[in-house]
Parts: sequence; structure tokens; C-alpha cells
Amino acid sequence: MKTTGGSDDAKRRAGESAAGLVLDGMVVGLGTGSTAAHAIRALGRKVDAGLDVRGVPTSFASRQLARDAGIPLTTLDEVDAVDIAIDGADQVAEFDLVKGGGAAHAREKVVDAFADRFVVVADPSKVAETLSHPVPVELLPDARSTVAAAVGDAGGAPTLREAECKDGPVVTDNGNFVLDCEFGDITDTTALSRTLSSIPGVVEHGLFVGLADEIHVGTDDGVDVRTR
Ligand SMILES: O=C(CO)[C@H](O)[C@H](O)COP(=O)(O)O
Repeated sequence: MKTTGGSDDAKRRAGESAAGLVLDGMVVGLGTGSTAAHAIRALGRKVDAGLDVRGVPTSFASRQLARDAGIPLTTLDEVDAVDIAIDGADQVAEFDLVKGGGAAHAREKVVDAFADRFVVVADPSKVAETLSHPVPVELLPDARSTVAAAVGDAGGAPTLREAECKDGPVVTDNGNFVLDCEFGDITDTTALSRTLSSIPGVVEHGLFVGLADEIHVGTDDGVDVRTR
């Protein structure tokens, strides 16, 4: 699993803190990334101890990890509600996020937005005053040049995400490409989110605006929790 950001201990504290919110009978959205992985492993230990939950994975990677951890799985088609979603972020400013470092943001946004309570888990390296991390944009492969041009018109500098162990671009779990789009400081997250969503060929972008309910930031000796 891809690892970014700060210390693994801080990520573990954040993940375990969020997993502690899960109660018997809940349906849980299972995020993607190294911090969410700590929450999934902690949840697996609670399942071992007798907790009855069902997980909705947000990626191939989180599905595999949840299976290995012994968490019973379900899908959005089979549940009426997701009680809580626990997911990481590449950057957090107040309650707005940039996500998609693992190219899973399209499914993550569906699950995180549907959840009654969306809990973000992060380490201190992710926290900023203003979002400035490049925004991942998942797009239909045929639309690469037209989406890149539209991102440029919107003031962004797009870079096609290249795979590390394969020649050519990253291909998402949905069979699409990702453009990492540099916008500098993003002062109006709502406007940029709307602009990116309106581009034909964009499947989903990694700006998560107005979705997070709670942020758990693991520190050297504990967890800072912020609630809306
Ligand atoms: O959005 C994501 C995957 O698409 C991840 O949650 C994000 O990249 C953070 O990952 P990590 O916890 O490994 O730093």
C-alpha cells in the first residue's frame, strides 16, 4: 500500500481513534490509504472480539485489507444506510479535503458522502490553513486532452499520473486515468469543485467540500479531534 505523509504512529492513533467510534450493528465505509488501513486493522480486531459490523470498501485495496482483517463485507446496493465512513486525506483545511493520492477518490466520495457520519483520519503533516495540494481528477481515457485543456482554462496545471511499476499512466479501479492538477492556493473550494465537476469526461475529482463531519489527527502522544 502506498504510504505518504507523517509518522506511522500518528496515523495509527488516528485510525484507532476513529475505529473506536464503530458500534455493534453498524455499516462502515472503509477508506483507502495507509491511515485508513490502520482503522481497518483496528476494526478487524474488534470483529475478532465479537463486534458485528459490515464494511463497504472504497477500493480493491481496502476490500483486500478488510478481507484479511476478517471484516464481513457488503455493497451500497445491499444496505439502506452507511452509519459511518472512515477515510484518510492528502490535505485537510478546516473540514475541506483533497483526496485521491491512491486514485480511489471516485468511490471514496460516493461512500463518504452517503455516510451518516464521515470521519477523516490524518497525521499532522496533512493539516494546512488553505488547500494547496494538487487535485486528482479521474477522467475517461478518451477525454485526456480535452479535460487537460479545460483544467488549464480553469487556471490549473494538469499532469497525467504515471504508474510506478508499469509503463504508462495509472489506471484506476474503474479503468480510468488521473490528472494531478496544480492550482496553487485554493481559496474558493466550492467554486473549483463545481468547475471541475462540470467538465465533460471528468468522472470525479478529489476536492471533498462540505462532506467531512469530524477530523481525527494523530499526534506524538494522542489524537486531536475536531467536530463540526
Ligand atoms: O484519498 C486517498 C486514496 O485515494 C487516501 O485516503 C489519501 O491519499 C491519504 O492516504 P494516506 O493515509 O496513505 O496518506
